[in-house]
Amino acid sequence: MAPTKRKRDEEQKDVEMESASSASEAETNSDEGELVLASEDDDDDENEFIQQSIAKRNIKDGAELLKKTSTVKGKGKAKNELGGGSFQSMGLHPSLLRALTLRGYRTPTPIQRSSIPTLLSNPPRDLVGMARTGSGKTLAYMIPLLQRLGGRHSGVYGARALILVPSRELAVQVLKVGRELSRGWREAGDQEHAGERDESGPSTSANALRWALVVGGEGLDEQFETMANNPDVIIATPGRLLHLLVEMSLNLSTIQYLVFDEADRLFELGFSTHLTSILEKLPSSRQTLLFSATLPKSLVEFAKAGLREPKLVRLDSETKISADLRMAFWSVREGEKDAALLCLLREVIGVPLKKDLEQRGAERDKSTGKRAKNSTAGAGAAILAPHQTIVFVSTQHHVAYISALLTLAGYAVSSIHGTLTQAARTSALGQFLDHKTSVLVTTDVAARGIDIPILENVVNYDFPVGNRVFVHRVGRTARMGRKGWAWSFVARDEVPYVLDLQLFLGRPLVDKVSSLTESAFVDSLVLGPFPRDALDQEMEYIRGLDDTNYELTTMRGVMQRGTKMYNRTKGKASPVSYSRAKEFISNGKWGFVNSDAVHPAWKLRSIRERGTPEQKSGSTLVEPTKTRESLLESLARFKPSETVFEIGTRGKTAGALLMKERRRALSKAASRVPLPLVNSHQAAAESSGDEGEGVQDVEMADERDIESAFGPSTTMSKSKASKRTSFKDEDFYMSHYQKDADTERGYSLRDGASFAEQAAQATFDLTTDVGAQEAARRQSQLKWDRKKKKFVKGDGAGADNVKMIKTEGGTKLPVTYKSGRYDEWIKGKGRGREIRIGETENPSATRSSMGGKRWKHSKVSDAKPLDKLAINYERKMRVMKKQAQTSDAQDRGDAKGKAKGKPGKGQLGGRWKGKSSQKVKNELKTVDQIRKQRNLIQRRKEKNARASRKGKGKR
Ligand SMILES: Nc1ncnc2c1ncn2[C@@H]1O[C@H](COP(=O)(O)OP(=O)(O)OP(=O)(O)O)[C@@H](O)[C@H]1O
Repeated sequence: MAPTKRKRDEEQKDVEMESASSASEAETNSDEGELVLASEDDDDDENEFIQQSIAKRNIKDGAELLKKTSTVKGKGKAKNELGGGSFQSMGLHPSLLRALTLRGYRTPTPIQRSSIPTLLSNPPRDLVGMARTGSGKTLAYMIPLLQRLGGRHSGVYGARALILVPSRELAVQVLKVGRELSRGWREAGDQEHAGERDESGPSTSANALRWALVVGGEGLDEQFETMANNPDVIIATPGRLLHLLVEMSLNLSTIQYLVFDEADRLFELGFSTHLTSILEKLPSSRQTLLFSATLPKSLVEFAKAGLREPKLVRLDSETKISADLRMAFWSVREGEKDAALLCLLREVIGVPLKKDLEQRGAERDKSTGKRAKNSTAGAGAAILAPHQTIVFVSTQHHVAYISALLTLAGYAVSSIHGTLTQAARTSALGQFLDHKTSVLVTTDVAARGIDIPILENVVNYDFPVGNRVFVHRVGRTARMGRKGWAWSFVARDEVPYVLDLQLFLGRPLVDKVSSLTESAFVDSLVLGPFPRDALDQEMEYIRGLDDTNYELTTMRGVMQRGTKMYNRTKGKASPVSYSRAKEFISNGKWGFVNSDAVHPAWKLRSIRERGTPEQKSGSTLVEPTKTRESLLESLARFKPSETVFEIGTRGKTAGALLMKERRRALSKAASRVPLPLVNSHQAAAESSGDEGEGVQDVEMADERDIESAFGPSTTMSKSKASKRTSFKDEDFYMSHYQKDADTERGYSLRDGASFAEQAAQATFDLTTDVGAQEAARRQSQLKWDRKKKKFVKGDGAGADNVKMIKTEGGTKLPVTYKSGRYDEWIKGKGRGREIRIGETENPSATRSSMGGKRWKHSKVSDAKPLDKLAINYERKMRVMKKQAQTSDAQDRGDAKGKAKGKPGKGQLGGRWKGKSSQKVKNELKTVDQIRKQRNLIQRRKEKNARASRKGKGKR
């Protein structure tokens, strides 16, 4: 096919793809529909480019640049900042450009460069955007959103944009980014010059874009208020939005711009009920965007989002994780993970203790003469930055135990899990971001999207289930061109997940590195143990803590039981990884005793701290350690020559005699038949003398492994492929396997399992901090399905064809359930009726027109005089007199009460909202009232002498 024709054909494709956009490529290949394949060189360029552009974020410089560009027009503009492919060349509103520059965003990152022009094209185009964690995806959809909405509030009722995110923390973060950028927006023609005005607020608050944050954990009343205030952009988590949709009968038909941030997480089965119900309410003419760092190529899984001819912008699909990320995998026994964590924090990362932080903070305060509010805050980012650590665990019980342990060990700790209140979650994250704490222990609620600019360490205490989760967890570090470390503990049961990850990343799993430099931990997955003595010391330390802190032991017990339940219900690795893991473990490649007995990262730290390897090898301390290690190794390899039947019996019992007989028979058979080579691969390696030379691979993602797992067309390098003596010519052979099958499988929402399995396990894929026991019970429970007329298995959602949602309290309710709280709220506010979409706001009635204050009636006018000729004139006069007397007495009483210092308002006999409290109608009916009402209904029924219609009149 001629290249031009092929290009045309591709342009006509429904889904367009754009891969690899190094700076120059993005400029030249910005034509939609062009399929560009990423080479390794491109990836390097791209990484460099991301780093450079992100490192340029400097707010001070931004303000200066803005001043310069506004005074010296067109002169001295840096190519990337003002030339092609820059924000300036995207036709953005001057206010938006100004906000970007002021906040230090000078050069668009590749994902922004590829997405923004498409999103702003006319007619609007749907888009699916995938780029590595920390590559600037939030701005990639926020900039077009602000441009499309004109950055100003619309006076017509109805929200225009909806951003759906999977977690509350992420929602708050997105809101912050949006608010920052829309601040100070002014119409063209407004006469202020850039840099002249204070950025603290928009030009007029009435015109400022209104944002609504609709997340669980916040009070419903506040959210009713926010929604009634006619927001332009709604940032929401699906559960709470659906709740409001039903409760307020919200009309979302005005939404023009819909964003799914962390789309793959949103579309996992846990949220599907919510999303389907929300999507039903959105207009089909909307522009839909999906963004995430881990998206499969296949859009089938997102078909439910209702995308129309979307453009697929997929960057970094080859690199997956940041090139600045160093990784270390530690083989640890499940029961020793807590000791291993202490060892890691103390010996490898070197996290300062709380008291050290306080001391350093105090020293700093002394030298600067200022006093920080918080004692640890004084230490500041500079001291904490290289040591701040997020620890990811699997359940909320782990969070409780690990936090308690680390606090007892003297660290400043914050913790987050799903069942904490929103206020507690926000405060914990805030403390960590402000460098008041050095360790954040969390479940996967903080795994996605949270931007902590200078975080350097991520610890996977429990190995993540699924490659996507790994990518997101480790994506919290090595952002914005900074270096970062991901430390992962690998228990015996977790080896299959590591082998899955190895195939997904296409990097070898090794136990040695060629050179002890940090970069050696980038290209390979290095697995090794902690030194035994260091672990033993920590175990001893924890035992000491146990003696004085009983609750720690209890918490550990709860955590261990939780782990058991969690393991039973968590997702599975691919079947082939289980068989590989078996072989891997039996070959002694996992465990605390192996050839070298210590992880290279441990040595790396020792070198950093104590000197070069040469200096170290001269030390006399090395010898005893070696002797100890070889002793431990021989102990581990020890196999007793007797069976349990023979121990101590000296061959006299029947069992011992039988064993003797069996052994004799077996040795005869063994001598007749030469034993086959158990592992030909290993034998070949041994005979060729490979072992011990240079880098020794524990387990390579070699051709054979990969083929056995995913077919022949995966991550083989070209040189290897050319050496093959296969009949297949790689250029022409069409495999029935997808080329990047392992990657796609890793990104797939169904990772590692069949659809049915995944469906059964979906609740546990990420939201693992929900009580595992409860969920397991729900899974196995049988429910009667009225329509199918039989018992069905499952947690109730979908049974009887009733869609269920989870409320704040965790109870499941039908999607259509309306509690009536909104109606009550409307009544309480004295609003006549609900707001109707499409109506124009009454400027005098809006909150913002009063500068944010609510307008209240304060005028009091006399009632009309009574008509003397009216029939009930006498009676009315009597009542009025009586009322006047009581209120006079009331006022006197009030004055007395106040004089004595008693508050009169809201009290019995006092005044409430300007009325005598006796006149406030009690909304609760008394027993007599209810009885009276029932009797009345009964009498009416009897009078009519006919049966009531079904359901009516029942109380
Ligand atoms: N054009 C830019 N120039 C400089 N810095 C930028 C630019 N765009 C984004 N950033 C910064 O990069 C950091 C990461 O951005 P963001 O949180 O949007 O990444 P992300 O791709 O959404 O990550 P994740 O997948 O983890 O959610 C932020 O601190 C942001 O301020």
